[in-house]
Amino acid sequence: MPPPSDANNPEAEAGSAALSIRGLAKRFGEKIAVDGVHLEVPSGSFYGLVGPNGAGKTTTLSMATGLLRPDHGQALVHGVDVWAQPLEAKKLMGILPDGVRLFDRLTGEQLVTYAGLLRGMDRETVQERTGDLLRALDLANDAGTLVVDYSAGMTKKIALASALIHAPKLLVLDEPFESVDPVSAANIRDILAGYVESGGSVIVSSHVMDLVQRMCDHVAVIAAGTVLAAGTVDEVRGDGSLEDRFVELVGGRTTSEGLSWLRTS
Ligand SMILES: Nc1ncnc2c1ncn2[C@@H]1O[C@H](COP(=O)(O)OP(=O)(O)OP(=O)(O)O)[C@@H](O)[C@H]1O
Repeated sequence: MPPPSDANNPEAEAGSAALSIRGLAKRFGEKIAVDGVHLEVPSGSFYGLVGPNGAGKTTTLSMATGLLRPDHGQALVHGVDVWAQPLEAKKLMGILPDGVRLFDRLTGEQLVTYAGLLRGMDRETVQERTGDLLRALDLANDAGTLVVDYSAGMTKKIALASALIHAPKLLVLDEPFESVDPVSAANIRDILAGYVESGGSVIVSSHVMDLVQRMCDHVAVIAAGTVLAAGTVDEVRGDGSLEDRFVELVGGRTTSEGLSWLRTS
């Protein structure tokens, strides 16, 4: 006999999933951006989300984190419905959205402090953790600089610090390495690896296949708003590299024949 369905108890059903995305869909006018995406991010996993430009990664992550209302579907964080119980769900998450609009007239230190206080943390802990995060992300010397004067990579790092301050159970990071220099990227990778080792879960979108292959244990490939493949990195890549598998799944390689005018000699 099949086990009884537990539709009324999402916590039990979501089981060990840190993030459970069930049939999320979003349309912008005529454009179907996300077309019923299902993903299970196991608790304690480092999950990569990859796909070509316009695949629907940001739209999916925005719906899964309570930033963009889905047309259909559901997202559960450790069994808590993001749209039905937003306050409880958001306590469990640290979010680095793409194209972040930060309160950039604050200094870096003020911004991270503000993020901690907003989460209801006591001032002493916030101060301690802010110092730790600024040092770990190599921003200590720029703690007093206004965020509006930060470079793109520094802005990404201060937004990441703001996402980490309350030690969430799940981190949702949309392209955290974009614009970040290689040393800072390696530091961020270490922080995230340590976080996962200690029981946290991460879902990260990226265009860098090599990075995802080395850093993540699970990956999903999405294109045109649907999941093409998902599983452990080894399952998805098979015998080849993740990059080869990505190109095979997604296709779309073009030649530069139509650009003969660009040749200078
Ligand atoms: N606010 C919006 N209004 C209209 N169309 C949108 C909006 N946001 C996203 N789209 C469209 O939805 C599709 C998916 O966009 P999305 O930003 O989710 O892709 P992505 O996978 O994150 O892309 P990239 O890798 O380039 O960041 C694209 O065709 C995009 O043009």
